[in-house]
Amino acid sequence: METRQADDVKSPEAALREEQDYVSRVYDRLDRERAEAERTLREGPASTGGGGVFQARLERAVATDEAARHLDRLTGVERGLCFGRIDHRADGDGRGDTFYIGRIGLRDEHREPLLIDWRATAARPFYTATPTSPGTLARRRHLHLRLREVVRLDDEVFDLDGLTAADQSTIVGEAALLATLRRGRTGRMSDVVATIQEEQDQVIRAGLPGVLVVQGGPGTGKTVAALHRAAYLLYTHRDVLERRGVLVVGPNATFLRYIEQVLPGLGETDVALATVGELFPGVRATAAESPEIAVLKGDLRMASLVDAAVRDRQRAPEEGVEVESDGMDLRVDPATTLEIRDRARALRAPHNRQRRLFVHEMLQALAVNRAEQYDQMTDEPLQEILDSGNVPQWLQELLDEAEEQPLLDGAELKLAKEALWQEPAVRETIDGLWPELTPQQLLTDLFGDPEALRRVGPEAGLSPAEQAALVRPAGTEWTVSDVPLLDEAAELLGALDDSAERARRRAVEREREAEELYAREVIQSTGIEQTGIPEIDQLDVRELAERHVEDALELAERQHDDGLRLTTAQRAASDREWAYGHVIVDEAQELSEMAWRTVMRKVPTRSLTVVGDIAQTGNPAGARSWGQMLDRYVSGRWREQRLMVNYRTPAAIMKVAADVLATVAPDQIPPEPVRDDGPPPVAVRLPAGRITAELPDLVAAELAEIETGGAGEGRLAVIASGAAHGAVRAALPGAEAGATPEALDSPVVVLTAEESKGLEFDSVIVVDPHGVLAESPRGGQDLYVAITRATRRLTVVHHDELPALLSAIA
Ligand SMILES: Nc1ncnc2c1ncn2[C@@H]1O[C@H](COP(=O)(O)OP(=O)(O)OP(=O)(O)O)[C@@H](O)[C@H]1O
Repeated sequence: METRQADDVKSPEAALREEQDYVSRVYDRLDRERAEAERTLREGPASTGGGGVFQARLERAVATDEAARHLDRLTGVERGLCFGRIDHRADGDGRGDTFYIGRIGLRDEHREPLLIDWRATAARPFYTATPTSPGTLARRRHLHLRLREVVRLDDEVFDLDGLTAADQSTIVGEAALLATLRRGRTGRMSDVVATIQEEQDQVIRAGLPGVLVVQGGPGTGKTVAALHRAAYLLYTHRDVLERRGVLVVGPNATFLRYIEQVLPGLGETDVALATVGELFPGVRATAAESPEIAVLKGDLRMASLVDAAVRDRQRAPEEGVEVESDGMDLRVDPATTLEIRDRARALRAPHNRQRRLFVHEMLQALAVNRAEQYDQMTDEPLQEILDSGNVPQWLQELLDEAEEQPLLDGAELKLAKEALWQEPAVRETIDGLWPELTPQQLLTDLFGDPEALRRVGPEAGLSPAEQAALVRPAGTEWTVSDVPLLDEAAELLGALDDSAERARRRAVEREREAEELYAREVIQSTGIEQTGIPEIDQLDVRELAERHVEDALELAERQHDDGLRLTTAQRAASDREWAYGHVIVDEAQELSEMAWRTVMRKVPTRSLTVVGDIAQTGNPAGARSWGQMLDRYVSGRWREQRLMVNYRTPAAIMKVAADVLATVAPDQIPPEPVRDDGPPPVAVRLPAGRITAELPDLVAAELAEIETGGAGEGRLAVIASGAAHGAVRAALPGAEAGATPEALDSPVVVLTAEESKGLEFDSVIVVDPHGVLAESPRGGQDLYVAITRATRRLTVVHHDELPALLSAIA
């Protein structure tokens, strides 16, 4: 913290120099902290000198992990480390507090704050002060850095008199926000930590519990605010969230790549990012279904269908069970078969666990049947004696005694069951009645078998046409719509027996934690780490402590060897049942009802940020309202915050977008653009067959415009209807096409409206607006999305009349 003096008047250059000195100090500090973290990683933590040999060894492993995380954090914040300064009003004696705001907090060698973390309470006025309610701020200053050099300052003065004469003389710059917005696009989202606006600040700092819906039109900063919220929540609730993790769900892999740099730049490296297609570990679905099937598979009736499909695999044949074993036909009668199945079903456990009971009881019934049959065979000569009526006394007594004994005692039964289980025919029969199933197997079998769909479909309320529509050959690639069904199936089926491996790993982890804790407690309670001198009466305790420390270290090493020392995000991503501390869903309007079930399972505490725009819903199975998706889980307990300002699209383009919005979602208010720069949008009419010939020149001209338009860098997207896609791709062979990882790095990319969701480009060329409109399942959302991707220039290429809702372009 600085305290300003009423110093001499300074020139703007002097102000720049002064800020440079300060910023250099901040970077020096960062370098020192990095060096320290690197040293800890290399050599282990510095000795505390307390003679705690056990403690030191134990803590080495923990400290090394912590140092690696810390180093990641320090590396991520290099760019624009310090971006702001706030000057509180000078009080009576001419002094006022100054704070420098940055991506992380740093203290100088005397532990005095050098840089305030943007998420700290002391940084809040930087984001909330406005000319009408500046609070105690006299000035907010933005520092623009190129690498480590301060190149420009932007001031907003709230109270000129609150500044010292020297500070008054150094007021400089243009509004930082507009300068940031005019920058060319790089293909990657940047953080906006230096220019967060008040309405966004409220989203970012809203409390952790409950469901917060952030509804806003295109370009209102929903995504960027949600990512800053993730960083803020991790900072404010680090104890809970670092352990449980934060998950960000986005619409596709390209989008996740587009945003992946934002959080590391804010000092957070351990957040899991996933698409809906990746929410089931082991499957990475990217393929989409036809709109009709997407609607059907997104429908809640699918939960009933999966449930019915699981129950369909738990059979009790009407004729009972018969299996050949050792030349003998073993039988379980229909009533017993039904009883065994129902008893297994009544167990409150998933299918694969219920199966254990089913297998045991079925083996038992077969074993008893075998014993009965043996009994009968050995009874045949006896029967003759009995039939003769001439039964000696001793035999009668033996028979009476045997009557009271079970056929097999416990040990015999166990052996008999084990022997039966080793027989392939028995195993096959039982597997056929109640198989052990993976979710993949269940769904592959179901969708590959029209007869099975006809059997279970009616239970889920599916019409014959819907049942038939779901049929597909085994081996078909998993689609994004399948993933919630796989998750649903996993819930009902439970883990296979390889879950033992996972359980072992969890147990190792728990054991290690318990050992660590115990060793620590012993060491602390005996005080041996202070003295380091083994005294006779402490010997037992010391040995005890030593043993536990050894155990803890051994476990830690084993864990390391097993690759268990993963980050929270990595561990969470590989565990389907992981319960996250907070989940952020972006482009949340696209999630189907079934996808919401999957998401909600991942966050049992219902601590969510739901970000989206109902007017942009492209998925026909997506949301028509937030209540439709959320009330089922948090009825009436979700709160909505609206973002109303568009930071992306200039006013002239938004005027066109507003017309489209009025048609597709008349109840939605278009966001207010802050940008008023850039040329008006243009319509180019080309005969249908001329696209291939003309488009390359058009693209080249646009590229030249955005490159010379001041920003240096720039990206262009051609967003085409499905019908025109082939021709456009053929016309632009050098461009990347589709939502691929390379798409973001290419100066020109060809996309569908769906693929462009969430992204932005300096220049957008929409080809075949009629086609885009016709293909949009909800009539125009896709066109609205396409138009609002532009940050500077919009061109619409059409071959017949321009659609009426784009008439503002003419
Ligand atoms: N406070 C801000 N300062 C600077 N730039 C901002 C700010 N808020 C948003 N932006 C910029 O505006 C653009 C749009 O933001 P973002 O992608 O988060 O919007 P969105 O609401 O998610 O849009 P869409 O619904 O179209 O996906 C981004 O380039 C973002 O960096």
